[in-house]
Amino acid sequence: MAPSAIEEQIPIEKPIVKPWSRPAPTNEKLDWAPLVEIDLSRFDEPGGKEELAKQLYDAVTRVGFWVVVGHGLDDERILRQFSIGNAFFKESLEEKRSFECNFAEGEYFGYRENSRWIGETGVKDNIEMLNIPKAIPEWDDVPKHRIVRQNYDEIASFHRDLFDKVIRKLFVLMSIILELPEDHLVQAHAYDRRSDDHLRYMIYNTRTQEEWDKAQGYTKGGHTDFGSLTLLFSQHVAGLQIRTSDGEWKYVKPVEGGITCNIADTLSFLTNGFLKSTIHRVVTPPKDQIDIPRLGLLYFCRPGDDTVMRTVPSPLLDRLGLLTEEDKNQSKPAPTGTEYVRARVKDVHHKTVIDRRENTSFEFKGLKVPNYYK
Ligand SMILES: O=C(O)CCC(=O)C(=O)O
Ligand SMILES: [Fe+2]
Repeated sequence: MAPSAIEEQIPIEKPIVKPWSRPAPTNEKLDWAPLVEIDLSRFDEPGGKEELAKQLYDAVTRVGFWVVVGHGLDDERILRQFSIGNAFFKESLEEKRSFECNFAEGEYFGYRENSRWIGETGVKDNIEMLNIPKAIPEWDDVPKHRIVRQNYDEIASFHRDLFDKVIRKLFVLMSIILELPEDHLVQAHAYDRRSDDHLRYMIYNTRTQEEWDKAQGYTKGGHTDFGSLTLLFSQHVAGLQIRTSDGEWKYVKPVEGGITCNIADTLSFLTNGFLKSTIHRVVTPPKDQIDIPRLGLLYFCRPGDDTVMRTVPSPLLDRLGLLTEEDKNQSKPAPTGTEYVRARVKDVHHKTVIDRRENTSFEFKGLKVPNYYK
């Protein structure tokens, strides 16, 4: 008898995604930042967008951070994403290294290992992350880790829904504030066009108090984000602080069912500093949480290949004197969103030792940001 043409199917072991749940909040009394809550369930009501835009004005122009509620993404789906992230970080180093961020080219998709030294401290960075691009045909060739492959439908629909239910609406509100056509900033960040947007699973692995002290004694890592908008899903390990306009550091409190949002550098460039990219950092967790790994779920929205880093034609910015003649003529040579962001990612991350960089700044084709904040 001829050998069977049907090859024996060897089952590929599927890593089990164990349900992850949020740890208990800290009992410590921390100095929390008062952040406005924007209820997106009101977006489609008559006059709802205009009312929400008014509520958002101070947050986007002065504070830089706010919280979105009523977004319509079920917590069950959010917890599934945290769980997939948690399962990813438990994979073997070999599997995690199967697709690493290509920092030499400023490419942030893939795995970032916690392998860099912090100055001369003898302590290493404790952050690992996995950045997953938008679910669009242009990124079909970007490799996927096996846990991403195995759960891709779920990840892709979460990615898209997050853009549609939250980011798109926030850009509409900001366009209303800027007196631009409602879809202006959505088009500048369109989901179906190439950009380095990514969903991020992130973990701050635990450290001893002594290691935290050494690392934070070297640099507390105050920074602004590189792209346009960052979304941060609630988890309960405290540590994120923002620097207020008075120069004080205040903690960001997780809001039940809320998503913390912040403006980042390219949105500030697109509005000549009108939208405020706020300085923030992550410090040692409180004593009652120091032994809990700090798992994070974030989304980073970037302007894409077609979006040139020139001030948007906003009547409000014009009245405020923030729209230059060069911007109006569209003659000023300027990099695209992707060019800028990749140059920034390369500058910050293409290194084996994290340096302190006091009093230095990053400049690329006329766009400039400080590198270091105390
Ligand atoms: O983990 C956090 O709370 C914020 C992380 C952050 O600032 C960043 O990844 O840019
Ligand atoms: Fe950040």
